[in-house]
Amino acid sequence: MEDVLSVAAHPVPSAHRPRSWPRAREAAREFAATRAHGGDRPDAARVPLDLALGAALADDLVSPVAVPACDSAAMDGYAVAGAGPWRVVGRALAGDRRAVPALLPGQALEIATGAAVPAGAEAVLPYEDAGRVEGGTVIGGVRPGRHIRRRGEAVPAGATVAPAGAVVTPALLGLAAGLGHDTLRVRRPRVAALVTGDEVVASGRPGPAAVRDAIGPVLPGLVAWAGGTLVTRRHVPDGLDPLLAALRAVAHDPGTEVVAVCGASSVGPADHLRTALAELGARPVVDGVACRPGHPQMLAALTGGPIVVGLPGNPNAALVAALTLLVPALAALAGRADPAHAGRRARLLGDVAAHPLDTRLVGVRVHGDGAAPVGHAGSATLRGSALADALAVIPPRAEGGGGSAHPVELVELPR
Ligand SMILES: Nc1nc2c(c(=O)[nH]1)N[C@H]1C(S)=C(S)[C@@H](COP(=O)(O)OP(=O)(O)OC[C@H]3O[C@@H](n4cnc5c(N)ncnc54)[C@H](O)[C@@H]3O)O[C@H]1N2
Ligand code: MOO
Repeated sequence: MEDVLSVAAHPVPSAHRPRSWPRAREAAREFAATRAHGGDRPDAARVPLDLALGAALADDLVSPVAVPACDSAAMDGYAVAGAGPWRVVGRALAGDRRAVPALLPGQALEIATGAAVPAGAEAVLPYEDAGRVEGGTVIGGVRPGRHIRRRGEAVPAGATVAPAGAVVTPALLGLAAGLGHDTLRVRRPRVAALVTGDEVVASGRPGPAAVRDAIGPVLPGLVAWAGGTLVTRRHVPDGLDPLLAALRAVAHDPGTEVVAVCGASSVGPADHLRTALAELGARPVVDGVACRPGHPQMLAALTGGPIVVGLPGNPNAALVAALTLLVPALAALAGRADPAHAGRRARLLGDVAAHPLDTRLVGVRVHGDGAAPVGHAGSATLRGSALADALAVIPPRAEGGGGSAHPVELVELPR
């Protein structure tokens, strides 16, 4: 805590107009996208499949092989050549490496799903459709080509099966493995968090002089959901020098692409973020956003260093700011879609007063095409957001926000 009796003047912000909320999140995304395409960012990492889950593909996923690798049976039954009845000449199972001689007209090969279909076979006759005749002969009706998976039918060799930027889901991992990949090159931007404030403690019950850190615990999951990875979370005491030292230290790690600073974003005597960034020569990109909560949030870039996102100290304001600036920036760096702004809309099922000039973001539960406000939308508590499915975007009154006549945009919450 700084000496309450020292009344040294601290910088009072100039009366600048904050960005509108929609413009702010676009600016964050656009700025990060220009970095994503710049040449001097950390390399994407090549990782074993198990470690790629949730990351974004750095390259198009291309198949080095044809799948299936050869014409193969899609059903258990008989591969048949020519018109029936067919004499059964042998049996083939999936994975058989023995060379199977070509079938001659009137011959059949008992075959398992996935086994290679021999040359000469025109179709596979499933067991269910086959009649057995004495002396190892089968009969039945077939159409040419039926129940044969042709080589490369699912995936031709050289085909692109997923674009760079696709999120590695469990299904995508299975697809990649099925094509013979053991590793993938993925992007997962590294994020460092600096949690400021002498009063902020990392464990135990809060009291009159201690505030339990409620933002730090939000960040690992939120960052991972946006496609990044939180690599450090450091507590920084109040004061310009500790903040400068902490920013210099994280900026020194060339792998860190984003720094989230929690607190110190406002104009109080212990709020040094803007001064520190000015001292480091950072370029401001977004300096304040016309939204409630979250208006002191900011995004700046250190020359040759990471993007710095300033999250207000009030926890719900920090969450809103993270969804406005941090998530769009991270998603752009990862080259993937922004999970917070998916374009979902709903009709408000209750009255929410619009702010005269700022966009409001309020927690809602979504039922079908309706969204019911959950309350507790203030900046100092996560009580509303913790119970909400999404945040409803209430445009400023000056822009017609506040009625329930029109569906409103929803911002997704990290899960
Ligand atoms: N004169 C003005 N004062 C304030 C303004 C303003 O425009 N003019 N804006 C208010 C708004 S809005 C917000 S939000 C806060 C932002 O404050 P800071 O980012 O500078 O954060 P602090 O001052 O450090 O803390 C504010 C509040 O939040 C608590 N806090 C801080 N960190 C955490 C944490 N990790 N977990 C839980 N709670 C935290 C802190 O104890 C304070 O109570 O500024 C307003 N003031
Ligand atoms: O960012 Mo503050 O939380 O708008 O009240």
